[in-house]
Amino acid sequence: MASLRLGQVDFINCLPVYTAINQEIITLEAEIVPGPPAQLNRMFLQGELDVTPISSIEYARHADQCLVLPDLSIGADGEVMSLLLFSRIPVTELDHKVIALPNTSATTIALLKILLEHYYHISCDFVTMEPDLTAMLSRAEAALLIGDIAMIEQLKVNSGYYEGIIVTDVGAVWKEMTGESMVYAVWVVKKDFAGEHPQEIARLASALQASLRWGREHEDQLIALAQDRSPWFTEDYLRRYFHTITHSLTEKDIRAMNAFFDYAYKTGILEERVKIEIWREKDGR
Ligand SMILES: C=C(O[C@@H]1C=C(C(=O)O)C=C[C@H]1O)C(=O)O
Repeated sequence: MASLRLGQVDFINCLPVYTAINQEIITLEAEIVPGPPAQLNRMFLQGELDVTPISSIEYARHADQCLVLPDLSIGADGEVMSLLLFSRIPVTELDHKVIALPNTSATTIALLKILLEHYYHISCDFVTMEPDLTAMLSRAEAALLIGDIAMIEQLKVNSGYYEGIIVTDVGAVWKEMTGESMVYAVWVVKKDFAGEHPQEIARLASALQASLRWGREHEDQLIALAQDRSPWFTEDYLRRYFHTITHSLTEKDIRAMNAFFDYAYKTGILEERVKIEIWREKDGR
């Protein structure tokens, strides 16, 4: 077959998973396609990617067609540092106000809506925009950001670059409400594709694991790569981030994902309950 098309979230949260593959320390015959989550979601669902990290809420909407690769996710147990709501007033005072949502996200938008309803008990209006804090806050009382830009804007707020902006970490609020960790993205393959290309998927799954093992052992190199992306990223801050963001998919993470899907169902974000199915090497044999 032609080389496998593999998505990569183009945020530093994926550096631990992809750096060894991208630097050819781990060999993998694949075309790597970087992009923001919403674009990867769209490309995968349209058949333009064979395997990709997909926003977990988008996986839930298409779970019947997909298998989740084992032992891999983008998650956090509470504070996540890169999924942030920026507001001019406390979140509790946002009732009937407008929140700007980034066109790059899916899971975090669903999570925010769940928290507004079930934790804050408020009802807001939404506008979807490019992830640009100044433009968003010129049209709305609050703005959600994900990924590197969320982190950079948080660091700017901390440095006094903006005045009067409150930053709320949505992962921390979810943990406070449910006691659970959170899985924001999982790596998926279509069932049909996995059935037709079992060896390729086995090779890819083990290359991703080997690459992640390398990443975990080479934090300094990940930090150096992340620092190339923004002068706002200090070494200490990045070290804290790489200890905050998780890439596991344990039983506990799956329970957390089910809790998130249950809330999404109760909130009307999902139309059906979800049965999570994990790809296993034996499935492909
Ligand atoms: C932790 C993050 O998790 C992510 C959030 C996603 C979403 O909101 O749909 C999807 C993939 C991840 O990149 C982040 O973007 O910083």
